[in-house]
Amino acid sequence: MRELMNDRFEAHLDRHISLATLVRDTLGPAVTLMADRVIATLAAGHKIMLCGNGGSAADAQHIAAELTGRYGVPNRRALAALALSTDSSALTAISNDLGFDQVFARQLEALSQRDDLLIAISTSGRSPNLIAAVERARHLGLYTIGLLGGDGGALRTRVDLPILVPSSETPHIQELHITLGHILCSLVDEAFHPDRRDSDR
Ligand SMILES: O=C(CO)[C@@H](O)[C@H](O)[C@H](O)[C@H](O)COP(=O)(O)O
Ligand SMILES: [Zn+2]
Repeated sequence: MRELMNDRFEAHLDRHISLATLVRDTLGPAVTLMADRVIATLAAGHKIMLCGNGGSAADAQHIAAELTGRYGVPNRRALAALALSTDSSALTAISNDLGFDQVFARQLEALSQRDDLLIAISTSGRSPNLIAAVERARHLGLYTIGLLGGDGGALRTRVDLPILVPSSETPHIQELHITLGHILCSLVDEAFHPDRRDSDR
């Protein structure tokens, strides 16, 4: 058991380190674009909406909480962000009445405004409820970013800005997604630091 544990432990972390290195070497420009868009959206008084399934639902609410609450800077102002995967009444009612595919699209229709921004998080890029959400978001005038993995699936060509973690392993893609989420929150914190002026953003 102990040997198996050691193998799993080292093998998992070795794969994580290789993927993190690849991400560091290739995704900087795309993450900069994402941060610029998110900061400009918030600075203009619009909001960030996030959605995903399973572990990516957890990532969506994790990132939203760090924007409304805080990431690192203790005294920056609150920032408008909302995860669409947290309201169990909305999730069950919409799934039951309209179908699970509509669970995020319907909330976007109810809650978003033109020029808000949607971050859709999917390791496969193939989840039908995320494809429907992105299509509805674009129709409603939102800018769309996909935090994706593998070949990006159908979402790759449907979002305005695809960010692809180059792996086909769901858990490892998720580990890098939340790392990119933390980097995003740190750049947003910096942009909204109380010592910075609005004109600097
Ligand atoms: O967290 C994990 C696996 O690590 C799972 O809960 C995973 O998120 C679920 O299977 C999701 O339904 C996968 O959806 P997606 O990433 O393909 O859009
Ligand atoms: Zn997971």
